[in-house]
Amino acid sequence: MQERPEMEKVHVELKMLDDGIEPPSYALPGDAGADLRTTVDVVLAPGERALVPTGIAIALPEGLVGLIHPRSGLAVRHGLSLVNSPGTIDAGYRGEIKVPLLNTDRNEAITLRRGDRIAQLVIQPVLQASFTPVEELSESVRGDGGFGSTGGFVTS
Ligand SMILES: O=c1ccn([C@H]2C[C@H](O)[C@@H](COP(=O)(O)OP(=O)(O)OP(=O)(O)O)O2)c(=O)[nH]1
Ligand SMILES: [Mg+2]
Repeated sequence: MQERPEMEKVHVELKMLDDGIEPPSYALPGDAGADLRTTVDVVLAPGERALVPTGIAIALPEGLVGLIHPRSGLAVRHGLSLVNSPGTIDAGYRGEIKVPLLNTDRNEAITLRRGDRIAQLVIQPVLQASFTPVEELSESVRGDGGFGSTGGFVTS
């Protein structure tokens, strides 16, 4: 079996804002998302949303972005999602990371307890563009086709 080189890790400053909460953690080696925890108990009625604190602040080096994704287990089992999925954590942001949770279930409330892992933070490189206004865009095969132009779905 081919040896996998150890995953490269970027150093990110972390400030814990709540002593009783565990820092973000990767559940398994090689995982992309570090799980974030809620510092508060919260009950979300069907269709309800709430901005939930995580008790952490970070300083990402410029050139990186933090993306907050839902956890698929909670999504599939309970319908828990994020209003703004994925949330964007800018490199310059030093405030507390908060997660706008949304209960998409039509019937059942979702109960979360302080310390529960509610979402995951994926850190990625990011590029800024220098936008150049032009009269005509360069040509491409796709052109202006979009929104299902390549087919592959059932029509009614
Ligand atoms: O799920 C999220 C999304 C954002 N933020 C924080 C970090 C981010 O850097 C900042 C701004 O987020 P965004 O740019 O998505 O929001 P905006 O509505 O454009 O606000 P702003 O005008 O402050 O950029 O809010 C969170 O804590 N959680
Ligand atoms: Mg913004």
